[in-house]
Amino acid sequence: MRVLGIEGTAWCASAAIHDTETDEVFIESNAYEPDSGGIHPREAAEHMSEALPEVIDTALAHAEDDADPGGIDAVAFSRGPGLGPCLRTVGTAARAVAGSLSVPLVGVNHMVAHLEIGRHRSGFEDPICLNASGANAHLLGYHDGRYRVLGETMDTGVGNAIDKFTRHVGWSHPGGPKVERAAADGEYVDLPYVVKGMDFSFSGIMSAAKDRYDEGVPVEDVCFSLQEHVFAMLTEVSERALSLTGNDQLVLGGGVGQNDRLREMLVTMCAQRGVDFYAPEPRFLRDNAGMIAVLGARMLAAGDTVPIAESAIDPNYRPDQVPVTWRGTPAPSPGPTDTPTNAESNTGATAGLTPIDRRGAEATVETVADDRVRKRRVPKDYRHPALDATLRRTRTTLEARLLHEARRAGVPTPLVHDVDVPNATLILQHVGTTDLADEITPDRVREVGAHLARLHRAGIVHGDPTTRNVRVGGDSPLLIDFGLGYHTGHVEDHAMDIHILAQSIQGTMTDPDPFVAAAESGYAAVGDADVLDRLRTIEGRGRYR
Ligand SMILES: C[C@@H](O)[C@H](NC(=O)OP(=O)(O)OC[C@H]1O[C@@H](n2cnc3c(N)ncnc32)[C@H](O)[C@@H]1O)C(=O)O
Ligand SMILES: Nc1ncnc2c1ncn2[C@@H]1O[C@H](COP(=O)(O)OP(=O)(O)OP(=O)(O)O)[C@@H](O)[C@H]1O
Ligand SMILES: [Fe+2]
Repeated sequence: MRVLGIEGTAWCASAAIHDTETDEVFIESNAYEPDSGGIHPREAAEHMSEALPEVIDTALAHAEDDADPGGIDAVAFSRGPGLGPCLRTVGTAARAVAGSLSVPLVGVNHMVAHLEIGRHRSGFEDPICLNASGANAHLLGYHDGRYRVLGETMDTGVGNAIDKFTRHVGWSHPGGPKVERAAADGEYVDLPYVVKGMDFSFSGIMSAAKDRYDEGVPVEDVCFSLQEHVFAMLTEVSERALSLTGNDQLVLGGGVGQNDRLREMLVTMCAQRGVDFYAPEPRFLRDNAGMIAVLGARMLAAGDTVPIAESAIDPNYRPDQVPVTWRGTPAPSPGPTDTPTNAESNTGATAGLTPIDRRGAEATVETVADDRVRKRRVPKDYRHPALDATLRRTRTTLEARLLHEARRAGVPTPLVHDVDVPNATLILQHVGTTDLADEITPDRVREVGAHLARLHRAGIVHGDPTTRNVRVGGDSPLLIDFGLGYHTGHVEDHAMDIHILAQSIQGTMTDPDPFVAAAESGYAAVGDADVLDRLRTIEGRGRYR
């Protein structure tokens, strides 16, 4: 089977032929390079109109040259997300070619294509995907017929954030490769570091980077530190997603994935965690029609074609909207990687308390006495040592303080018996019998919603209230792991806490709605209505900018 793929969501006019017999992927691309500034939607669309016919002709000619000339079985095209004027040009071209060859049309989600190309090339069964592209940044995991968004940028895409900084210093588009080159001669300076559960944001770090540059910090140092912070954030949230879902494979997608330092960090994190990692070669990372043709072929084989009359493009097409028709019955979930490993060999637990020996995303937690656990934030080899030391120290201090303050606000948490900041270690009361994720009920989630509202009333956010950061088995669920918490009275920060809880439920459960509704009703019973209103705004934000 041979599929013609057509791509043109923003800057790259591209056509490809995927031959499923040989697995060969022929790609022909023509990049739009703005004279000044960033991508102008109108100019980009003009580029598509000019360049697409040529790249499509070249791809079709390649198919003609083959042993079996002319045999194209379908035309797959990027249906979204992307710039509307560009997508319309791509859609028109795809319909015209499909019509003239009398073959079916396949409408491909560009973001899912960035993920599936890594899955296809690696042969991984069920990976988490970090997509690090220009207009997007998110973590996807497959669950029950859909790709779920486990975490994503709360403002701009990662490439666009970097490109905005390079525009500020007067460098031409695209900025990512220039930052990578300049970083080779740079030294570390402190910048903001913002992760919220598995979500993250770039606006603070980007304005700080511009300020440092304006203050006279050498541009090489700013570039080096930008990479160290931004890519450590992406690596950290990837590890959090692996820990939450229990998956043991990670693939990378998107144009920023061409960056050596990002790939190095992901390789190091996965090796330290014992997880398989795969990054496709650069021609499949940056925008390209090869990934559209490859996913198009899988969709075609599943009968997932679209009639011309229904083939409208969608500039805001989210990956979690796509019914995943081409994956068979999912492999049984491997189970969380942080389940006890040597429970039996551990002694000293009192009746009712199972000894613990776990590795979360950040820390190891082990039973050290009848009713005590030691939580140690282990050094992360992927992070710059200065950033690593700062994060482990500040999170340990914050966690100890906020656990205490939360309890005073009426929210059950473990007692803190000892704090050793230089070693990033806490001795905590052993609480609960299992994580909420393992024994989730709507009633328990409702109580967690109410606990979050109590925290917020006391001016605290948890920062990472996933279903693995709640312990159950006693009277009321207990909140643990306050390392990403902080003091704030902002409605937006409070709404983010509920968003993170909801995302962890939606990312891992087959029928999440009753649980999410329970979380909100628990919150509503104690907290401010404003917060739930803001939650709707957060959920409704189109983040493809
Ligand atoms: C919707 C679609 O149009 C969009 N595509 C896109 O953003 O192009 P992509 O090829 O995936 O990524 C381009 C980005 O990738 C960055 N980039 C390229 N090489 C880089 C490098 N060596 N280091 C860092 N960033 C790099 C560029 O600066 C640019 O921001 C997307 O996937 O979000
Ligand atoms: N006080 C405690 N009592 C009982 N179990 C605990 C306690 N603290 C942690 N655990 C167990 O250890 C696991 C990891 O702990 P924790 O979430 O604090 O670490 P982490 O590395 O920050 O995790 P992540 O960042 O992945 O959420 C928890 O999911 C829980 O099962
Ligand atoms: Fe892309």
